[in-house]
Amino acid sequence: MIVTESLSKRFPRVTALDRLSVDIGPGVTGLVGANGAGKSTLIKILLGLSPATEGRAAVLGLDVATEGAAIRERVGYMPEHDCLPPDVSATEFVVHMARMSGLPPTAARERTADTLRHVGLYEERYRPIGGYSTGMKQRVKLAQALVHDPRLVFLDEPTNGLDPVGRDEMLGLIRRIHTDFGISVLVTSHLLGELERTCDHVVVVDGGKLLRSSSTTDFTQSTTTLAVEVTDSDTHPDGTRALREALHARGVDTHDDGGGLPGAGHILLLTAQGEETYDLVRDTVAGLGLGLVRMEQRRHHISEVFTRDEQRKEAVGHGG
Ligand SMILES: Nc1ncnc2c1ncn2[C@@H]1O[C@H](COP(=O)(O)OP(=O)(O)OP(=O)(O)O)[C@@H](O)[C@H]1O
Repeated sequence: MIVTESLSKRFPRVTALDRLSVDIGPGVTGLVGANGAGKSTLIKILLGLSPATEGRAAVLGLDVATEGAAIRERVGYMPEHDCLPPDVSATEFVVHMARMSGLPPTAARERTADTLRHVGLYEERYRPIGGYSTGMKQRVKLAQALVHDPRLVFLDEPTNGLDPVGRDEMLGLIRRIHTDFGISVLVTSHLLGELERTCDHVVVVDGGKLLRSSSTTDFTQSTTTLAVEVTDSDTHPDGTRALREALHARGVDTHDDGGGLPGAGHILLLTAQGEETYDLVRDTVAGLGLGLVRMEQRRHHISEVFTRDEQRKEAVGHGG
């Protein structure tokens, strides 16, 4: 679906993409990277909207440098930022976008009704977009990307600004774009955790470079972080500390969750090596006489993956 070869994009002060080579097949693919990693830049190059400084890329077999218009006919695009006119209704806007894509008037109206229903906008679709919630606006942006029945869609941070329920609904919709309509999806996010659940394949970029490209199953297996929370007890007034020391004595390193979430200081994070780690933690907690509040696989923030990859690279470097 998408192939890039040593693709680079340099701005005067920053290299947004640095010799990126990646091959993305059909299905739902997540493009993950911290803010500024180069995700939006890659999408713009793939749509033929911005020229690469070096290297080559093809989308659906079409060259991004010379066949941008043909690519945009076949690919839908949901941009990251708010780009909707406030004074028109979702129906008017999406019909307009369908007409812009070359659909005749009747087909444009029919496709608009179908697509808005598919993304979950019903009677609201006749009201001006200016009064919509963020979630409804994201749905309109998604609908305009799908209305011309593309083979592939690029969704740039579609869950931005949504609350947890809105995120889950959006992720469900994205999955169904592929399962119900056979449309392939490239979706960006700075949160690996949410893409793990939605994508078949994940591509991680950092500083414009490819950090990893692998199937989601490979990815999650190699990045299993456990979050453990325990109670205090009379014997151990600081239960977390007691557990940290006991685990350390058994050769398991932990670190505190610095995520800034309420109560985050009381959560210990550690890397699970398999079932044995779960057993070891459970037995250690029981041995200390503490209560186990939770032990769960943690959603990963992308920075953890970067850290782990850097550590692995260093380890490989030292070994060789
Ligand atoms: N037109 C531009 N001129 C100069 N620098 C740019 C331009 N567009 C992007 N950049 C820079 O290139 C880098 C990559 O930006 P890009 O928008 O692709 O990142 P991103 O991964 O999509 O992050 P975000 O989600 O925050 O948009 C950033 O350092 C950004 O400041």
